[in-house]
Amino acid sequence: MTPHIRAAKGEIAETVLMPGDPLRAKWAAETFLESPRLVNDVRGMLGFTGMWNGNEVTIHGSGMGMPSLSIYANELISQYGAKTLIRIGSCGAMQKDVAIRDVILAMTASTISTPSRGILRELNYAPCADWTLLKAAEAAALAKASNVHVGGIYSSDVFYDERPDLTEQMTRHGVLAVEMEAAELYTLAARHDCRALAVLTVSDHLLTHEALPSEDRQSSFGDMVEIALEAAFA
Ligand SMILES: O=P(O)(O)O[C@H]1O[C@H](CO)[C@@H](O)[C@H]1O
Ligand SMILES: O=c1cc[nH]c(=O)[nH]1
Repeated sequence: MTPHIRAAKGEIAETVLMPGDPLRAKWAAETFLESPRLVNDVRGMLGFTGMWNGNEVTIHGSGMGMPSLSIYANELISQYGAKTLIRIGSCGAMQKDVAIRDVILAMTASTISTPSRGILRELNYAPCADWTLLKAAEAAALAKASNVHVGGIYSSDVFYDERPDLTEQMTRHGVLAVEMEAAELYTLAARHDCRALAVLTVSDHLLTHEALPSEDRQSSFGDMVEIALEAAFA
């Protein structure tokens, strides 16, 4: 047990999928895992462990934003021995050729600030995905004919951003989308010799202002879950 996870040792798998939304964790576990069992509900943050194709998997919410993800990822890695952590999240597109429901595999995650800033200080560290996971996820996405984009994303501390000038510069520099957790996940994984990847589905578009309803963000992103599972065990 940790302050935020009530699972006993051995109840968390080495492979953990992490959606921001705890109800997406429940939906994904009930939809894709065999015999999913609840292993955490402290503070309403749900975690389930079950089997996928003979492999043990945990699907555990991260909450929204890097400080929240950092708590769960740190505890999953250092107290439960998680080795492969794949974020399955929604994101807002920043490029014209990226559409709603497209899948994005985040090769890198730019950021202004993360919970690791205090350690990294003046270093403009470049958080990046694990190459083996990224390669396998791309192959899985292409086999599904998912409309997939591989490239850089932006991990923001705020959902309601008031820096249109910064968004403009990111669009200009090819950043595909914005979300709120990947940069810290990649940084923690590097620090602890783990593998990490963010597989994202576009839920809204910063240029066209299209947006999916909240129910779709909770439980309609099946391709991204399957891509993450296939990549984890490729
Ligand atoms: O859909 P999830 O995984 O929560 O991810 C995105 O959605 C939340 C904001 O609505 C942030 O957590 C952002 O990263
Ligand atoms: O962080 C996020 C997630 C989805 N859409 C956004 O615009 N931002």
